[in-house]
Amino acid sequence: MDNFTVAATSATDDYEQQIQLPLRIDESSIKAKYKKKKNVLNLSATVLTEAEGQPRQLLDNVREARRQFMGLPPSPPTSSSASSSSSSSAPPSASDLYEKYRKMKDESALPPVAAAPTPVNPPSAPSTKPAPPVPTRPTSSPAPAPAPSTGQYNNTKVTVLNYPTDRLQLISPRALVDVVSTCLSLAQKQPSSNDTMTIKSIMESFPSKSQSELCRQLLIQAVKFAHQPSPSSPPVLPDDVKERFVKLAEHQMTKVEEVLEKNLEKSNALVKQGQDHAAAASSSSRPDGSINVEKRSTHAHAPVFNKDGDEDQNDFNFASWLPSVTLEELETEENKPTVAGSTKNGSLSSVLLRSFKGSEKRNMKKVVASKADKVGKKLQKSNFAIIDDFVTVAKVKELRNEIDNVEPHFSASEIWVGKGAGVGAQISVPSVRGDKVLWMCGGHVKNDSTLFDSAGVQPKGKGAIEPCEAKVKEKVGTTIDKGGIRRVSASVMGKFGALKQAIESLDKFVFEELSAKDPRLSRLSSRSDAMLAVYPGGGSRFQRHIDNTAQDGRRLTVLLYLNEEGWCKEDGGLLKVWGGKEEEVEGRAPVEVLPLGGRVAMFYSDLVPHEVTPAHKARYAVTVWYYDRIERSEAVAMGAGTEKGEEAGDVEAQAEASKFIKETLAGKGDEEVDETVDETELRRVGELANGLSKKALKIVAGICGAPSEEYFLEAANRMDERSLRELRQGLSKMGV
Ligand SMILES: O=C(O)CCC(=O)C(=O)O
Ligand SMILES: [Fe+2]
Repeated sequence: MDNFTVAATSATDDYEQQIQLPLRIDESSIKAKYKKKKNVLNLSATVLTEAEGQPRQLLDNVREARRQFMGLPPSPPTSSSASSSSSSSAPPSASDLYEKYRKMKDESALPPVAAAPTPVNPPSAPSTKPAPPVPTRPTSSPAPAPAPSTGQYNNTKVTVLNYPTDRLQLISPRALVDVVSTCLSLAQKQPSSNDTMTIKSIMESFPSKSQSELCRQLLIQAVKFAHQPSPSSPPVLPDDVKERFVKLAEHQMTKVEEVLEKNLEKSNALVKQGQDHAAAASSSSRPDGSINVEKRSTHAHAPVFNKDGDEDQNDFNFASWLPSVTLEELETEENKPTVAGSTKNGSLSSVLLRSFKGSEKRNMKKVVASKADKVGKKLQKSNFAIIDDFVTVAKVKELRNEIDNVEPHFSASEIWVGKGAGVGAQISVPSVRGDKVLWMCGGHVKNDSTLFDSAGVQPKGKGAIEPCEAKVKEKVGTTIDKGGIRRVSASVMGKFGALKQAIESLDKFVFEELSAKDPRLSRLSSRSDAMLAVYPGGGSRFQRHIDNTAQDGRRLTVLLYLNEEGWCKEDGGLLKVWGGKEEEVEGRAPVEVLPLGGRVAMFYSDLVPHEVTPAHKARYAVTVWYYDRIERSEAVAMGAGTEKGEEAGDVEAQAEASKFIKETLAGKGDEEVDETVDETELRRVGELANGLSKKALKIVAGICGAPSEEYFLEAANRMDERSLRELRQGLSKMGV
């Protein structure tokens, strides 16, 4: 096992949350409110004053750091930046950044950041939980460095600095400079076994998954170079990798500048307002000038999802670096992640379910094992694998018949919108994920599906497959009238024989054959319910994502496509997979997979970014997720549920929050258009917000990035036109 370290700081500065607060406070309404409630003004004034000075300073710092990073000589430190270096509450000064960078570069030393965490001896499992948030307004004494945790990251011992991930979500030039420096120094130095690899925390310092993914690849490359045996000369980071770092850094910093510039003006106006009001309210201010608002939430208002998902909206165009290839373009047999699923005795699915006798039995065993072997190898090589013709065209038709019968009961899929696991809501956001789904339970090897899937009451009858939802179950098998056009014969309705077989054969293949061929799958022991999904066409899509980012136990995603023959590229709905071996940047070009009927696509649920490109025709699939026994049992034991599930479980509050957002805060979807807002709308926001239940209010406040529920309520009641527009634009960027 390799055992080495990279250390880098990933601290993010607090001010970015402050200056991006979407809720502008309207002066006249403050005054009006002040008449009623004295401390409101105090609250507003302190909120505003808090932002004072920081954006300007930050902007200067970023500019300076950038100049210096790009090799230009540092400007003499200004008094403000020089003084900031001694204060734990101020943003880092440019000269601090540059000093650090220069030192690291010159000495080829690992960055001494976060006191180059002393590795702890590996606990039994890596801790991936973020540490509890530190207060956003630093106190006079610096926060203690969070304890690192150590575990495995592929074959490498990894120590993860437990910086609260919430704080790492926003752009941090400092973190970026550190990352780049780390990589550069790594490439020049053989890391020692005492060093600490913090890939995870470095990745988390990027605001979008595509950036962090790129960074991860670059880090891996840097590490790889550092590990090349090079007796005579030190390993050199190749120019193109360096160039990518520089581009990434440039881009990130430009972005920071843009944001800051935009906000600076706004902040200045706010500060001025704040000062005016603070002066007017001095009698009601607290004597020590302390802040009487709640500590700012560490939850940034940007939901994780959309930043990860939308390449078009994404500020960093990953695709332009790594253009897609089609399966067909992966020329050699070895390169192609595809294995034929047909045998001379029929499709793999049917062979798996049939019983053979004598020598035929032995032969078929061999055939199946050899297929599994191939699939296992493809998976290990590419992180994903395709089995073509796993079921026959005729079976696809049967499956579609069964599915068509229940299609009226499909409902819009939902995604988790909000920052982190604890704050947000499960809502339908068609621009991010446009499929409709129906969960089917039954046939479980073990029934422990309680976290993310529907886990309905398992149907009676061994291995039966039924809709999980009782309401749907009742209707299936009685009358389903598709728009009054077609009635389905009672003998077919409510029976899912073909689906049951298809899932059984997948289970057999995965549990009994494949799991023995791939170490990553050796502990598969159960699976989720089956998800029937249709992308109804009209551009419906699922933006780039990784299925399991919360260690919920899912290890292998298996999809069986159920489309009629002749699906072509023009129909859209391609599965784009960022496969490839972990360490190989080159292998990470996305591969486009047509959703051909009978084809199975599988990939590691926890590693593989993928997306469904806009579908122009109805596109059908059934998906099952296979669980890693240990990760799953840990997730169940910890109740992955208590974070996300706690909120997710509260269906009513979520529906309420979702309704509120749709009725008041969701724009008409076009970011570019300055939508007009009238008085009635403004009043309505307040009225409806006042009527929200406590739980729904918490969800809404979390999504909007308000520091507290109370703050959101205040703001909702004092919403002015511009604030609402901004808020809507912000939400529409999230895909809401
Ligand atoms: O249908 C597909 O090809 C992929 C769908 C997907 O990514 C998902 O449901 O998580
Ligand atoms: Fe997915």
